[in-house]
Amino acid sequence: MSSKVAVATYGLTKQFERQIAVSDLDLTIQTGEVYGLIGPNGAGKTTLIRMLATAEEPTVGEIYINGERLLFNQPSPHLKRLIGYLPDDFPLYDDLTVWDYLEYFARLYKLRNPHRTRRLHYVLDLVQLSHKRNSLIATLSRGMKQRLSLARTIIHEPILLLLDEPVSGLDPIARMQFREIIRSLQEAGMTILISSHVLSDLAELCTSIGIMELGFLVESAPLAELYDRLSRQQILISTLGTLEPLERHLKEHPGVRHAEVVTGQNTLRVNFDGDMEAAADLLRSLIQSGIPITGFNPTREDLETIFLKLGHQQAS
Ligand SMILES: Nc1ncnc2c1ncn2[C@@H]1O[C@H](COP(=O)(O)OP(=O)(O)OP(=O)(O)O)[C@@H](O)[C@H]1O
Repeated sequence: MSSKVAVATYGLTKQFERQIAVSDLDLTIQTGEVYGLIGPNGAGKTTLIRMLATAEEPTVGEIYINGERLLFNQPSPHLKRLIGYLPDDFPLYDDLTVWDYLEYFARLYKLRNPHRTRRLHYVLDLVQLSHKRNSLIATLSRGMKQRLSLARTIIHEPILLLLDEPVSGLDPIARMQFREIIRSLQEAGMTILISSHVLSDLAELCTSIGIMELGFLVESAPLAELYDRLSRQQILISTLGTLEPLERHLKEHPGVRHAEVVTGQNTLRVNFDGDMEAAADLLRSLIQSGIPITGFNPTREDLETIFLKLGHQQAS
């Protein structure tokens, strides 16, 4: 197996009594990737992540971390140490200070001083909580608590991070701060698996996306490939006055598939087959025909639209 593969599973299956939560799942995550896992409630994301984190034993199947088989019938502390796992419901201890909380976990991982103190300063700086190190956890905002949980998850310098819905319940600013930290961790060389219902968060962060449904991994591909394969080009075209001349002109243009009015605006959303050069040709022809164009904005369909187009249920 290539050493560039951080996570590989073969035929991974988890059955709870009569419920198959994860079904015959083959997953590959390359080292250094931010892999986003999308899927509706009950798709099996948490169960998959828990198996990778060694918190749940598979019914059948194999898991490899960094090329080494994860065995559940024998302790493998060196493999477990490579993994940082942030569950979706990890409790914090409200009556500890931020520093004492992190130090407690650093001691559990047997980090010794002076390295331990240096590591605490480093992770606190990374999650932007240095100024809160003497505060009680009870006094932190939700976003700060989530960043503290992340600090606890990386205190032992793992190389693989498993984050189960880390941004759920956070406001947009807290989500953005969290995303920035994930980016820094990726730049530092970590491989990160992150599950979320917030598709736009994943689109901004991830290098690859996996879609789970009813326990199956129904799609797994680099984000750029998904966009190339499934995202159509759209152009928002605005005009002065009435839309009719614009609509007439577009109907005769070979690259235009469909045009719809953007409610309340003098704008059409146009589905367009063609590259940027073809889009430039369209703009040129519109201007040459004398239509007073005030806006011409080529975009691509976003991750949410792709997800729905694949026929999958909407993530909540
Ligand atoms: N300990 C368990 N015992 C029995 N069934 C379970 C257990 N854990 C999970 N399941 C079932 O397995 C299926 C997958 O659950 P899982 O929590 O992995 O999905 P999920 O994609 O993480 O969902 P959500 O987005 O709601 O967190 C569900 O039908 C769930 O009820």
